Amino acid sequence: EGDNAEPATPSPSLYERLGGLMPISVVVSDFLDVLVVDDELNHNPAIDAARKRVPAAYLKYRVTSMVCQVTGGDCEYRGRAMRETHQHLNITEKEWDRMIALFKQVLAKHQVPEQETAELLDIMASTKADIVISKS
Ligand code: HEM
Repeated sequence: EGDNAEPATPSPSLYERLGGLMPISVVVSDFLDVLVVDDELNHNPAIDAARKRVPAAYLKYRVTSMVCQVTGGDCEYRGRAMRETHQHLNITEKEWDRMIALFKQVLAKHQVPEQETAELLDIMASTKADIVISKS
């Protein structure tokens, strides 16, 4: 064993550092509550039509199970892929930026620390290429 050996115990998962499923589900719920009524996003007719058709409670369940899974929690995301579920929405870069701004506000409101906020934003960013399709 040299100086570069892996530590015997892995650092707590992001899931654990966020406090587990209870706070994660509350943050996701608050985020979806501000997202689905946002005038700037609903100005896009495809987004507006989809949010009228798809219940917020369903999206909260899907997004919570996804965040739980990718942060290391004991959940399995069983929803559809991000490209498949977002390509018809014609989401622009500007709409993406708006969504990120709202997400940051919700994380700040819940006092999610800087490190955990950065990790959640990295996870979000990893989905961007599948979600932002429109060039205008
Ligand atoms: C501007 C950004 C986004 C907008 C406006 C948006 C909006 C929507 C809408 C309207 C739906 C329902 C689509 C339909 O069934 O017709 C949906 C589904 C979904 N979105 Fe997003 N979304 C955005 C970004 C994201 C991101 C970044 C994630 C996760 C990292 C995400 C996770 C999901 C999931 C898990 C579903 C459900 C998939 C399924 O039904 O199986 N979304 N989104």
